[in-house]
Amino acid sequence: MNELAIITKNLTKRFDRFTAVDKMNLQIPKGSIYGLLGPNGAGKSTAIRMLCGVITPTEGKGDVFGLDVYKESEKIKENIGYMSQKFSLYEDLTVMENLNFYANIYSIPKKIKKERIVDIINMAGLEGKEKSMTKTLSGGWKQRLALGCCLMHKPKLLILDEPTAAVDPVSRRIFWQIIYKLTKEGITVLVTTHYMDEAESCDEVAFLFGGKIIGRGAPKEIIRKKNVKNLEDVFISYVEEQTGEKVEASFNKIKFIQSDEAGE
Ligand SMILES: Nc1ncnc2c1ncn2[C@@H]1O[C@H](COP(=O)(O)OP(=O)(O)OP(=O)(O)O)[C@@H](O)[C@H]1O
Repeated sequence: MNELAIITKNLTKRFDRFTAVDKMNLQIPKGSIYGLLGPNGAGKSTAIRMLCGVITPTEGKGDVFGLDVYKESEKIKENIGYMSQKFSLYEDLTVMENLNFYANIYSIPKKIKKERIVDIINMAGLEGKEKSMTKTLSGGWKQRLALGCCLMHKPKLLILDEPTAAVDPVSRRIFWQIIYKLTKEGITVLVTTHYMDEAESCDEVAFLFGGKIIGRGAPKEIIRKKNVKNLEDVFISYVEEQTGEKVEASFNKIKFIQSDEAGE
């Protein structure tokens, strides 16, 4: 795992005078699961959009599988499978019809299309569901179908933007087992999540706060180093270090405690 899939150096995005991502440095090894964590508005989606070639950075460098985010964004897109919590599925089509639709979108050649769809059905555990109407599927099945659709073109990088927000715990576990299997086959996964158990499944995480990376590392290692219980506590500790203020524990809504409240 020493080859790098993504390298950024001081990658920055400003919207007018507002800096959404500030000098972001990343080195993401091929075949790893990398988590970008942070509260709402921290800059996660902006960072991902720059890496996908959807928006142009303001400054800094970005390289995805050796492709430059400024000059080769179209080629980068061909190498990416993107899945968000809002699954882009056609509810009035069956599972098979959705898979066929995506195979056509990605221009999978006719002679390998059938085989490719069978592979996806096996990978995502969708056997027996082929004729089901998508709208009748539970959140977990829809999620696996959406995953299958975004892997149709065999991307090298899978981006999961809060993938399991609408899914029950058992389905989340099955989903993550599939993701592990994919990384064993060499795919690199970049994930944003608010779920700490999910974040602890990453090989490495980076915490974004106010557009800046304020801490990073392998989850077990940083929990041990900070001598705390979980990644939420690690995050709070980083925010307190950064701001010099006491924080009330919440990953999604950072609330600073007034100094008199904090007993200082
Ligand atoms: N096109 C834009 N124009 C102006 N400001 C923007 C634009 N896109 C994002 N921002 C701002 O940049 C900041 C970071 O937004 P971003 O969506 O990247 O955060 P996030 O960490 O993904 O949050 P969430 O978890 O809510 O999706 C926010 O303050 C947002 O309002």
